[in-house]
Amino acid sequence: MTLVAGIDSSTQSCKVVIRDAETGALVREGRAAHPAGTEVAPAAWWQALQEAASAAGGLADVAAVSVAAQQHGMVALDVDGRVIRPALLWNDTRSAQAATDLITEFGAAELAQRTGCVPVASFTITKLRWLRDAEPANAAEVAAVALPHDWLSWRLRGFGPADESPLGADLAELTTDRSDASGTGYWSPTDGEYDRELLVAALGHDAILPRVLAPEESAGTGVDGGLIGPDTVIGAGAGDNAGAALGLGATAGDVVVSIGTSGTVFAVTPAVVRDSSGTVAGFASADGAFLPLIATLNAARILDAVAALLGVDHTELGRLALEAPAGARGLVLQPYFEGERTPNRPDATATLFGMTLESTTREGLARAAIEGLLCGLADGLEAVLAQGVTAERVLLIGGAAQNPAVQVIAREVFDVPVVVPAPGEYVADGAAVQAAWALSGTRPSWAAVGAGDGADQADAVDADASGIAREQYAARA
Ligand SMILES: Nc1ncnc2c1ncn2[C@@H]1O[C@H](COP(=O)(O)OP(=O)(O)O)[C@@H](O)[C@H]1O
Ligand SMILES: O=C(CO)[C@@H](O)[C@H](O)COP(=O)(O)O
Repeated sequence: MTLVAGIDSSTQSCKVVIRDAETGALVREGRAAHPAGTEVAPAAWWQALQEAASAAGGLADVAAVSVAAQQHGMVALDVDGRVIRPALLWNDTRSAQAATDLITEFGAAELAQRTGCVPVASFTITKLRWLRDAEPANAAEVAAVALPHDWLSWRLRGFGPADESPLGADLAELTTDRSDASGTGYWSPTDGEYDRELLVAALGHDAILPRVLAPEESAGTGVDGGLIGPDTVIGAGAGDNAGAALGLGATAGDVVVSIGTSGTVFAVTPAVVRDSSGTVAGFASADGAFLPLIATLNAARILDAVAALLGVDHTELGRLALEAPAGARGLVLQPYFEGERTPNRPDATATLFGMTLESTTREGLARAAIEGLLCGLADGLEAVLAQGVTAERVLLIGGAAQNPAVQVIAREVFDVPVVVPAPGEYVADGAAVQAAWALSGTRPSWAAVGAGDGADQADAVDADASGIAREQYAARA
């Protein structure tokens, strides 16, 4: 049996799946936690990747591996391949003013035309502008800029600082893929080239950028003495959302809603989307097409926070929520705990509206938390559909999607049929698909995603429930 490995280095953890290259059957898996925070030393990702790989039984017997990872993170490298400062992550909002400045300098429509995106604090380009203005000495040292998956793939191939790696710091060997490049804010999804004028405008000088690989292209192999050997092929890698689309086998009519650390709504489309309002990002997919996407800064951690406040676990939070009626008797949580990206309100904080003696109960707060989470994503779904995307079904994934209450309330809130795939790590699965593709040259046709336990929830929706939560949420916008 030929084995391939898929890695998902996401915000809160690193997940590794090892699958049969022929059938896609899951053979082994492992995971390891990442540090909390919106800036993280990439060494922590590398350590977690090694721990997750070890927990999955190691990578010595896999023929190919590919890395998907959280998008946008700014990995700034000096001429010796050393990380200059901890990476600012997609959910760090300190570069919000930098985003505003870049929009003022170039214009939203121009930036959308050139890169498919209007910059927000999440995007790499704004972090580079922040670095230029806030840490000029560090900015001056930047020889290369990589994304999380780029840097991890480079390390897997045996590159890195001379005293940490067998092949040393060859920055020209950095690689990325279309999907992750499209999240930088200085790459064009139409001509597939970097827009170096924008990079220089942000950082203040040019820098080495990873070579952009085609979806099926290999980044190279491992190395003697490395975590993977010289016979193991490494795929191009991907941004995590593009990886999930690949892992799900998302096709026309599918819209993916992912509820992890970020909340995202995205689809695979044949043409690039350019939204000069900045709400929908015109990303590229991991299979040669495009991936219009909205993202929220607040998602699963809304439920983590409210569960902690109530002193319950996720299961009890869900049970409480389903004890309250749709609309939570008027209680509305606007869940902007970390600021918010969609809508673009980086300085916002969370607000609880409609507190009365009747509505302010444990059940009501649990229900308002889930409704607030899902109403924000339903607004994002509307924005994606307004770009011409067709939705025949929503595929609901991510850690919080496994909560039965989230599944039930999603069917109340979304105006599109909701399918809950069987629990799984679809980002890592997409990376495994890509690894098998790089190994054989042919995209594997593993079994398409099946409906999971949530499939039987479809008839649980109270037909009268669907509008009240969204009406109340919209009234508080
Ligand atoms: N049953 C559940 N109900 C609600 N939230 C959950 C549940 N299981 C996991 N989570 C939350 O999902 C998040 C992890 O989801 P995941 O998709 O792995 O995140 P990421 O990929 O962003 O690291 C955590 O915040 C975790 O607390
Ligand atoms: O910023 C985005 C997409 O633009 C986020 O989706 C990040 O890619 C983080 O992903 P998760 O850790 O939540 O999976």
